[in-house]
Amino acid sequence: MAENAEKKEHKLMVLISGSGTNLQALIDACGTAPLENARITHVISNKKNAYGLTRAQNANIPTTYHNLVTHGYKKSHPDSIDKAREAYDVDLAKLITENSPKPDLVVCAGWMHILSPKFIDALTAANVPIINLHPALPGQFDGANAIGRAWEAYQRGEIAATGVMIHHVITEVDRGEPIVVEEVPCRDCETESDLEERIHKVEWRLIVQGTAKALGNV
Ligand SMILES: Nc1nc2c(c(=O)[nH]1)N[C@@H](CN(C=O)c1ccc(C(=O)N[C@@H](CCC(=O)O)C(=O)O)cc1)CN2
Ligand SMILES: NCC(=O)N[C@@H]1O[C@H](COP(=O)([O-])[O-])[C@@H](O)[C@H]1O
Repeated sequence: MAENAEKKEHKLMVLISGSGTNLQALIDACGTAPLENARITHVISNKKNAYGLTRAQNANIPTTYHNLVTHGYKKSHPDSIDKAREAYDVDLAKLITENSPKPDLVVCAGWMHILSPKFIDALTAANVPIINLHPALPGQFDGANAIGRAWEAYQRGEIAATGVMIHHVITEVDRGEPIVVEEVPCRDCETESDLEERIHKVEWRLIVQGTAKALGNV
């Protein structure tokens, strides 16, 4: 206990858009090695009905819903979706950097919004690193629906395996330096949802490992 007490607390902010099973893996892992000194201080979702918000509330973690449309960004910039997205991202960055406590790390855990350079520059200036969970191998199936595209590529005989990675977030989507990577071999006569289920189980482990590694715990 004395040793833990000496270690600095690591504050995590988690961005989600969906069911939050990876958020739940982080919630369950905080307080024990390798996240013995980590605490999730805030969860932000861009989807109002994201069950991950319920998971956070059940764990007494403050939550914020921040949406491009319902919060008027598109209405304020009717002629430019890029300007609307930038304004949204500027406010998202403020939500993260100007609310106390400022996090030590932002974890994108199923966060389905492409972050603009304005957001990334703001967090870099505030010295808050960002990592992301992506269900593919580095340089393979960047972007959304990576699992579905991997399953289809296997059916076409183009790949033998897919995987999961946790990577640093840069402007170029899913091209940041990998932190932890695990291959998931594809299987014959397996449905897409079977592959998805196997991948999710790897994600729930890697999101903990990758977060710990990004914090310098391992
Ligand atoms: N600048 C970056 N932003 C994000 C990264 C990144 O590496 N750099 N990682 C993604 C997460 N992600 C894949 O891991 C991802 C999420 C969403 C999309 C996408 O096409 N989003 C669409 C909206 C889709 C939807 O609402 O269903 C969009 O933003 O227009 C691509 C990749 C997080 N952001
Ligand atoms: N490009 C990122 C991406 O596609 N992420 C996907 O979103 C899911 C979120 O699940 P969750 O909300 O249950 O954690 C994850 O399973 C992951 O495959």
